[in-house]
Amino acid sequence: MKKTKRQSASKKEVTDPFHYMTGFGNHFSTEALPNALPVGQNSPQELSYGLIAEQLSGTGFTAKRHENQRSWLYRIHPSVKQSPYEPVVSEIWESGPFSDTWLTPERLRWNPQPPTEPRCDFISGIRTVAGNGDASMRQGSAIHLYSASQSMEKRCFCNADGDLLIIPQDGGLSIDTEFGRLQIKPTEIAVIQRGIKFRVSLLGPQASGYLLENYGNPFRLPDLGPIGANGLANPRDFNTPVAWFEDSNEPTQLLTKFGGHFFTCNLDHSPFDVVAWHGNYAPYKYDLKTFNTINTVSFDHPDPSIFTVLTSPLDHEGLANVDFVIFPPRWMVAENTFRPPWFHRNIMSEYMGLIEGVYDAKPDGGFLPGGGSLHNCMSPHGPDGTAVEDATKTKLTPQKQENTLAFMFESSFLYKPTAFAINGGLRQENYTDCWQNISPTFDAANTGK
Ligand SMILES: O=C(O)Cc1cc(O)ccc1O
Ligand SMILES: [Fe+2]
Repeated sequence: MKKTKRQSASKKEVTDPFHYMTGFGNHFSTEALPNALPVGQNSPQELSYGLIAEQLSGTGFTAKRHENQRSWLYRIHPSVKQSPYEPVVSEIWESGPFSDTWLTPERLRWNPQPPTEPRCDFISGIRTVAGNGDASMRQGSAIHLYSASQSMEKRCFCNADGDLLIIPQDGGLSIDTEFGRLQIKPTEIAVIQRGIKFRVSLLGPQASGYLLENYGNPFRLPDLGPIGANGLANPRDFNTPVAWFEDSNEPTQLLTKFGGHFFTCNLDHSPFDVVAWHGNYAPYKYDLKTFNTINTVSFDHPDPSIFTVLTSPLDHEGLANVDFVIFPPRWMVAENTFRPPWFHRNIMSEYMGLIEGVYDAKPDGGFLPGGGSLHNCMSPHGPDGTAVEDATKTKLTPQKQENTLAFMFESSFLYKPTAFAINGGLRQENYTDCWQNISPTFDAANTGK
């Protein structure tokens, strides 16, 4: 049988030791011991193996049926068994409301992070770049970078403020959660929802990448409109871990972020003691290589909404709290077209990152894997001088845009950069020079074709 690209993408999964259930937003049922799940009800008087039932609600009880998200966890120890919360002072990971101090319409770009400082784990190595909204009001999002050289040991984390979208750029992560274990490598992403306890181990000596913290409505797949029933990120390519548990009395520290503040408490057992669970509120992973990219086969460059992987919608239809959009490898076949992203000014604010390769709007070498850029509401941006030069002259044969994987967080709200973003040493002060060599080609005597 002829081997297709799609087959080799799924073959890659064989290197991932964990087991997953496929589908987006499914009502899953999974048990690590036979018959651990109660049958026909959620909370019988007695559960098999002496387990304890606990509900985790990701939406309000009365949310519309198609939006309602909750899971039932059957665990060894109830989550209530923890010491009192103690506040922790941490200036590192910032949350909304963000200060106006550094707010600017200026176009900003950053170099990749230098190699990780020693002794940083996934949580202690998080640095906030920008954000909007308010964690305590469940609106907006925060953009962070992570960089770790150590696995989380004897401690785990729980974020009451939002869902975490993890985008590895360098190195793989193994993530243990209350719902099971998942592994992600660059080109894959994971979503760990609000309230889910997790700990991250590194698959190599170090790992770094991007983190989008979504305070708002949960991520969902975008509507497909006239595209039809298939395309973009297909539900069956999402993977949710099967139940897995540790029965351990090893003391564990639980760090919680709540309303932008950090609190710690102690457990006399492993928090990963869920023997079985069922429901539709559960972490998942997705390989961006399985994205079914749709592009023009005639002319003009489509709006980037065609590349939306996940959206956190606002309650007003058509507007996003934040969208997660990718620019994957794809065929460029448009005729009589300036093929790279066009010059534009957008009401939405755009943060971009690069997972691998070169981004077609920025071939001049300034936008690097692991780097980032911010083009806030209405700030003019677009292809750099090199892209303009190449794209206006190139012969328009069909070309495969390879060696590229950029992404964008696009929000209805202004992104406020942090002091770290502005003064932390990564910002490229000469970023806007990339457009200054674009000379006018206007000629009043040139009437075109
Ligand atoms: O590079 C950007 O600014 C992102 C972007 C890409 C694209 O293909 C069209 C519009 C757009 O904002
Ligand atoms: Fe843009």
